Amino acid sequence: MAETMIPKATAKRLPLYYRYLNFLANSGTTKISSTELSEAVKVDSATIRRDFSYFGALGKRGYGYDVMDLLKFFKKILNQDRLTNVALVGVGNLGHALLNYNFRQANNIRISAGFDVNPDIAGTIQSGVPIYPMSDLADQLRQQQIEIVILTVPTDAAQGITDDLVKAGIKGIMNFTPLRISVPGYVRVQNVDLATELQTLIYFLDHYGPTLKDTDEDE
Ligand SMILES: NC(=O)c1ccc[n+]([C@@H]2O[C@H](COP(=O)([O-])OP(=O)(O)OC[C@H]3O[C@@H](n4cnc5c(N)ncnc54)[C@H](O)[C@@H]3O)[C@@H](O)[C@H]2O)c1
Repeated sequence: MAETMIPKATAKRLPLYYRYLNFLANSGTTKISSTELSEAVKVDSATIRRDFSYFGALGKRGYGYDVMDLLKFFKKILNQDRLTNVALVGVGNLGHALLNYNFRQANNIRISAGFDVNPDIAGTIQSGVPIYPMSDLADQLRQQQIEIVILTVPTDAAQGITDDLVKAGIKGIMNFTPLRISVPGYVRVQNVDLATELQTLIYFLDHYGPTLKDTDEDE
């Protein structure tokens, strides 16, 4: 079946819904209205209804949403019904912090391998994750069937490593470096930049004050 193309802003909210639905299911809640969901996740109910509408009718008017149905649905959509192994390249300050965090809240994603050029780090285990030398990159990615890499290397090394990752068959890169890396069209890049996020926050506070919600709604 063809996948529905959903807006990026909707895609970004899916993990938020999923996390809250998990919480509800664990606390024994079986039903929730869009208003209650809206208050809990701080997304207005019209946006929630529109987000959900991309996936067909998931709730009945006047009845609300069945928590287990929604949870099952989002689990599948977000691939949370299987474990996703990701790799991390560049085990420095930021890399260590990410290894240490290792997505504990999202129990179906885990960094299962790290890579670094530094011989003092390669061959060690950091926060329970084995760190390999760069010469093992392609082999390990293939053996562990890893398709997603987190890139936390210095800027000048970013493009060269990206090219190696593409050759090794990687499909997605979460790029923490400030460089806008070039990849072929079949590889997806998600850039993460805390400075930009902070600047955006400051901009919205300066221009609209603290109460505006859903600023990325129509991205
Ligand atoms: N996106 C953000 O918000 C954000 C925040 C902080 C840092 N950063 C960026 O993240 C990157 C890492 O920052 P950091 O503070 O952890 O740096 P760092 O110097 O502490 O760590 C970099 C690591 O990469 C390794 N490395 C260097 N060249 C390599 C190569 N060719 N192959 C493999 N590994 C290599 C080094 O040995 C080191 O362990 C930088 O590009 C930095 O600008 C981004």
